[in-house]
This record gives sequence, structure tokens and C-alpha cells, in this order.
Amino acid sequence: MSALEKSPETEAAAATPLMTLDGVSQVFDTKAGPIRAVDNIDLSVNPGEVLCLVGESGSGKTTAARMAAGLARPTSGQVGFDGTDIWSMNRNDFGTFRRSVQYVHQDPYASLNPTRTILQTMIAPLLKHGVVKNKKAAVVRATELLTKVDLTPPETYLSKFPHQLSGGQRQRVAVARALTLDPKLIIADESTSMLDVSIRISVLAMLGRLRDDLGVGFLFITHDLAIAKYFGWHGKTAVMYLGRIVEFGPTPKIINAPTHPYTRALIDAIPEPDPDLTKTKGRESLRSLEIPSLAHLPSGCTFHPRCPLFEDGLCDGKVPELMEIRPGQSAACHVVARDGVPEKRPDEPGA
Ligand SMILES: Nc1ncnc2c1ncn2[C@@H]1O[C@H](COP(=O)(O)OP(=O)(O)OP(=O)(O)O)[C@@H](O)[C@H]1O
Repeated sequence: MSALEKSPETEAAAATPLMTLDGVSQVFDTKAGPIRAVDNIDLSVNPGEVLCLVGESGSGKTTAARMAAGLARPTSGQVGFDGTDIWSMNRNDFGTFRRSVQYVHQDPYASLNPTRTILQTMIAPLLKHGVVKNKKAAVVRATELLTKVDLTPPETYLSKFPHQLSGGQRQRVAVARALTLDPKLIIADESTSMLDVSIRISVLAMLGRLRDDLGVGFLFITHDLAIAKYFGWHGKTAVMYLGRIVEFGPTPKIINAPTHPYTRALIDAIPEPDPDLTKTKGRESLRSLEIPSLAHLPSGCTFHPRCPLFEDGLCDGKVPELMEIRPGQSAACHVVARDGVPEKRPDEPGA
């Protein structure tokens, strides 16, 4: 067998998703009553794959990600890792799972201990989990990882405290720390959204290199489809709205040929002059800009009060299921499922 051919074992392993969310929901009890932050979603990430989770603030991305990381237990549904339900794992297996999934938060300042130097932050997990034999080896590994995230020369950073670094440098340290335990999945939750644009681009480029070099799976969370396009072009994208997935498919299809009116509206809202994105722009004008409260969700399709395709009696009656609209691409929309994707408007570019 040549090196490029896959053995049956490798093929079988590739077929087992790394992480699965299966009918997962999260309901929070609040003063306003119970709110369904995540409502019956199915998602999976294969080994080495990028899945982007996109949606406006409050759509449930972080809640879904916390469940995927085992940081919160779903109210219903199953979270699987390497084919096993994480909440039925024994203590040991759960520990291994938690080390295999590393979470990189939006705000590195909040996630790094301000009283620890970068060296202390980096070597603590290496020593605690026995990744290396002794402190000397831990320092060597910490130095290698800082180099991997472009903090060079690494020695300059080891003795510093988080407050002595810039936002971009702190986020690089957070990524280096996430790599200490050789994760199989990195959950990057708006990891670049607090950074200035030029720094954001360089941190994204660094993450992209790690994605390509390490073969780690990514659950990449962003409110910005342009960033999903940049980071997840070879992967898949799920679009969330008020706790549900409204569109799912390969990222190029979501960007270049969105089918759900909400995805189309998100693309319309992107201000930057991206030639791929502007091709798909100009299609929808929303009936309302107001996002309904999770405590008082509209009946039927929760997007119906804003949706340009709204049909009385159809859209406000029943919750739409995700249906395959085109091969590999599904959307939860009664009208698109019945009629297909609407034609371009006459004034639309390319019409
Ligand atoms: N612990 C909690 N208790 C009550 N409500 C919560 C809790 N955590 C999240 N929520 C609510 O659940 C909804 C979804 O929040 P979530 O943070 O998952 O959304 P998001 O898409 O990640 O948004 P953002 O980008 O603003 O973080 C929001 O209305 C939020 O206020």
C-alpha cells in the first residue's frame, strides 16, 4: 500500500466524528422565565475539520460551544467525543476528553492568570498532566510552543506577566497554552474579535497555520461571516439564529450561494468590499431589525417577523426543520424548501 492510500482502519477512524452534538438543548431559568438558549441542534466536527458557528450576539454560539467542551451539561441531547457520550464517561475518560478539547476565549486577559508569568502559565499544565518529565523539559516545550504562535524570541516573553503584553500577544499565549496538552479539538470562541484589525489578521493567519500544520479540529465561533470565510473556507459553516441552526453546509456554498434568508441578510450586513461576498449581496431587506427576545419567541419560524419571504399562516405556524436544499447544504425555511431559493432581483449585481 502506498503512503497516500488509507488503510481500512484509517478510513474507519476518519468516518468517526471527533465531536458530536446530537439533539442538544440548553434551557436557562431566568427571571423572565425559562429561555431556550440552544434548541435541539445537531452538529459534528470530524478529525482535522473546521466547523464555523456563525450568528449574531445571543444566538447561542457560546452556549453550544460550552456544551461541546464539556463545560456545561445539556438540558437534553447528547454530546459525543470519539464516539462516546461524554456525560456517561468515567472520571478518567472525562479527564482525557477535557484535555483533548481546548477552549480559547474571546478575552485572553480574563482567561490568563494575572499573577502568573507566561512561563508559569505554560508549564503548569505540562507538569500537572505529566506531558513532560521535569521542569527543564517543560521550559523547552513552553519555548517551542511560544515560537509556534510567533512569539519570538520566546525567552523575551517567559518572564512577563499578562498585563505586560499587548492584546494580540496575550491571545497568542492563550493559544500556546491551549496547545500544551496536544488537543484534538480547539474551540476558538470569537478569539480574534477583541483585537485591532491588523492584529486580528495576523492572529488569524497564525491560527490558520496551526490548523494546517497540526491537523487539529476547530470549532470556530464568530459573528462575522467574512472571518468564517477566511478561516473556514475548506470546512463547514453552521448559521445559528435564536438557538437554532438555520443553515448548514460547506463554507464556500454558505458564502457564495446562501439559501436561508437570514444567512443572506448576514452577508448583506458585511460592510467590507469583499468581491465574493458582494456577489451575493443586495438580495434581502429585512422587515424588521429587531431581534426577538428568547423569553418571548415568535411562533413557528422564529425569523418570521424579520423575514422578507414571510408568508402568513405558513411561517408563523410550524417550526421549520433543516432540509437539504442543495447537495450538502440545508436550510430551515418553509418557503425555500417549497419554492427553492428566490431568483435574483433585477437590480442585483450579476442579475
Ligand atoms: N448562564 C446563563 N443564564 C441565563 N441566560 C444565559 C446564560 N448564559 C447565556 N444566557 C443567555 O443565552 C442566550 C445565548 O447566549 P450565548 O452567549 O450562547 O450567545 P452567543 O451567540 O454566544 O452571543 P455572544 O456572541 O454575545 O456571546 C443569551 O440570551 C444569553 O443572555
